[in-house]
Amino acid sequence: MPLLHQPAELINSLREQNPLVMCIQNYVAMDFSANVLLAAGASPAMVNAVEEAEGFTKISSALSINVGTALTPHWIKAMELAASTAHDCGKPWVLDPVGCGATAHRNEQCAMLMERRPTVVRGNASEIMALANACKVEVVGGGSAGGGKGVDSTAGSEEALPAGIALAKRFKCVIAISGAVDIITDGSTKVLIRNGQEILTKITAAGCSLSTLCAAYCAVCNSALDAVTAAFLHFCIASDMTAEMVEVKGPGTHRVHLIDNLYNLSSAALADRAKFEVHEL
Ligand SMILES: Nc1ncnc2c1ncn2[C@@H]1O[C@H](COP(=O)(O)OP(=O)(O)OP(=O)(O)O)[C@@H](O)[C@H]1O
Ligand SMILES: Cc1ncsc1CCO
Ligand SMILES: [Mg+2]
Repeated sequence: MPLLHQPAELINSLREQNPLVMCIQNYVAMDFSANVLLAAGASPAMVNAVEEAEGFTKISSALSINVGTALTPHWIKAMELAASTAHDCGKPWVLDPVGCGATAHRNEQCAMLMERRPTVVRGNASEIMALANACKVEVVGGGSAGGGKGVDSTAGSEEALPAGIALAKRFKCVIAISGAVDIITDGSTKVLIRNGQEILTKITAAGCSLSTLCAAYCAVCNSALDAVTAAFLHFCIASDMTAEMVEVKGPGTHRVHLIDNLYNLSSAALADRAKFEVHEL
């Protein structure tokens, strides 16, 4: 089954529509993810006041929520209110369950946010397995707690696929699991992405910014599976192009030139370099 919306068309839609993406982002990722969104073709706004959560969500085209740093009462209220507003207004929203599995508090808050029905969840393999556990979702052929080392994964994306499928079915959402091969599933289809560089795991907030890019693409495409596929390809192909540059010697220079390549990637180059497969489950 091919995708309904081609990633090469969606990158043009993103740049033409330049959607406003509201981000409740962790402190580490705020600057980088705002730059990723701007370079890719969206308009970011980093907002965290509970007093603005409802109003700002209403003027945005999509919302991205990341639980990475400040899981304190004020931030939690802002996340809950923004997520509920997005859901009630029919706007797409993305959850990044950073570090799910690390503490009981984090698990509880991630499970609470899942009840606000995200359109997409993007996490690493350990986070997705831990999220299934936190939500008490029955995982067919799985059952591992996920492991994880703080905010980093200790598992591969394939290991987390049963948890991803169970979450997608239970919450009727798209689950994106990043790793050496990225897996995106809505519970009945899986998309495998073979672009992207391992050095991204040495750049903090690479995954966090990818989650905000998923929100941006959801604003311009009503199929979340297709939107997230385009977001991953845009980000991972920009990383592939970055790795080929002679001036790039490690995570520091990769981080800087990644922004340039997100900006410069053409629709034709995206189509040419895309390595993805669509499988029915
Ligand atoms: N082993 C790997 N080989 C190649 N690319 C990888 C590998 N692991 C992750 N990636 C890529 O790195 C990017 C970030 O994914 P990662 O799994 O590191 O997210 P994360 O752990 O949530 O990151 P962070 O919490 O730092 O924001 C994705 O584009 C993914 O494709
Ligand atoms: C390092 C770190 N700590 C909390 S959030 C974050 C960014 C990567 O997830
Ligand atoms: Mg992460």
